[in-house]
Amino acid sequence: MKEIYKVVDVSYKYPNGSTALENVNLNIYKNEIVAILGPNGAGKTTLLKIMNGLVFPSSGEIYFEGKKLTDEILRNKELMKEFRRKVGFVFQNPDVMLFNPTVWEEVAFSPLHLYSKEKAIEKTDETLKNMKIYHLKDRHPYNLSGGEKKKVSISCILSVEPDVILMDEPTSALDPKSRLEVMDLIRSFKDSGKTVVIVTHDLNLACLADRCYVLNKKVIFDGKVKDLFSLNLDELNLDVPDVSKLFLKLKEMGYDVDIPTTIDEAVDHLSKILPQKTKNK
Ligand SMILES: Nc1ncnc2c1ncn2[C@@H]1O[C@H](COP(=O)(O)OP(=O)(O)OP(=O)(O)O)[C@@H](O)[C@H]1O
Repeated sequence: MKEIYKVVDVSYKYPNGSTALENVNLNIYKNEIVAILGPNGAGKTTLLKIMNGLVFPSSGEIYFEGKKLTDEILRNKELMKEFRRKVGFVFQNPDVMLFNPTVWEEVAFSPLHLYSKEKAIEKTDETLKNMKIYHLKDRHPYNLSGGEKKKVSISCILSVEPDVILMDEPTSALDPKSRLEVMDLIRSFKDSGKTVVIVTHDLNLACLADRCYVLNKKVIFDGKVKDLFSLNLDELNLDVPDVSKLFLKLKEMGYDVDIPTTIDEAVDHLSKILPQKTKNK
C-alpha cells in the first residue's frame, strides 16, 4: 500500500513553551480513512497543521509521499502549489477560511487560481450542488449559520479535488441531518480513492475510519476503532455512542457481548441472542 504520510518522532513546542506533541510516530496509507482522537489539548490540531505544512516540527521528521517536508519545500512556491493541490485542509473553525463576499466566490477562489475560467466555474457549480448549498451561492459567508459555514469550508476544499483531505472536527456545529450528509461524503471520498484524516471527539464519526490513533501529546493507541472499547473512554473524553454505552453496561453485568457502534450492528448482535420471533411481520 502506498504510504502517504510518515511521521517520525515528531515533537512540537509552541513559542510560549507549551508542549503539543511528544515523539509522535504514525503512518497514513493511500485510500485509508484514519481518525485521530484524544481529549482537549492533546495535540490533534497541531498534528494536522504539521501534516498540512502550516507549522514545522520542533524535532523529528514528516514525509509526504516519501518526500521529507523541509523548510525549503515549505518556502518553495511551486512545490507548495503542488502540495496544496494534493492536500486539502478543512479547519475546525470555518471563519478562518472564509473571506470572500459571496459563497460562490469563496468556493471558486482556488479553482480560479488552478484551472481555466470555464473549468473553475463548472467545478464551483458542481461542488455547490453536490454539497446541497447551491441556493446559498449569493449569500455572504459571514452571515451563514455555523453548519452552513462548515459546508462552505468543505466545498472550498472539494472544488479542487485533492487526493488527501485533512479534516479538523468536520461534524462539529452540524445538525443531525447535515452530520449524516458529511459522513456520507467522507465515505464517498474513500470510494473515489481519496485518503482522509479526521480529527474528532465523535466516536460515531470515527467509526467510519479504517484505523484510529488516540493522541495525548504521545500516541497512546493505534488500531481499529472497535478495539478502543478496551480503554478507559471516560478518561479520554470521547463522545461514545449511546448504543455502545448500553452494550458496555451489559458487558459490565457479565453478558458476553461485542460492543457495537451503530444501531444496525446492535440489532445484528441482539438478533443472535434474543429468542426467535414467533411471527414474521
Ligand atoms: N497558538 C498556540 N500557542 C501556544 N500554545 C498553543 C497554541 N495552540 C495550541 N496550543 C497548546 O498546544 C496544546 C495542543 O493544542 P491542540 O490545539 O493541538 O490540541 P487539540 O487536541 O486539537 O485540542 P482540542 O480538542 O481542544 O481542539 C495545548 O496545550 C494548547 O494549549
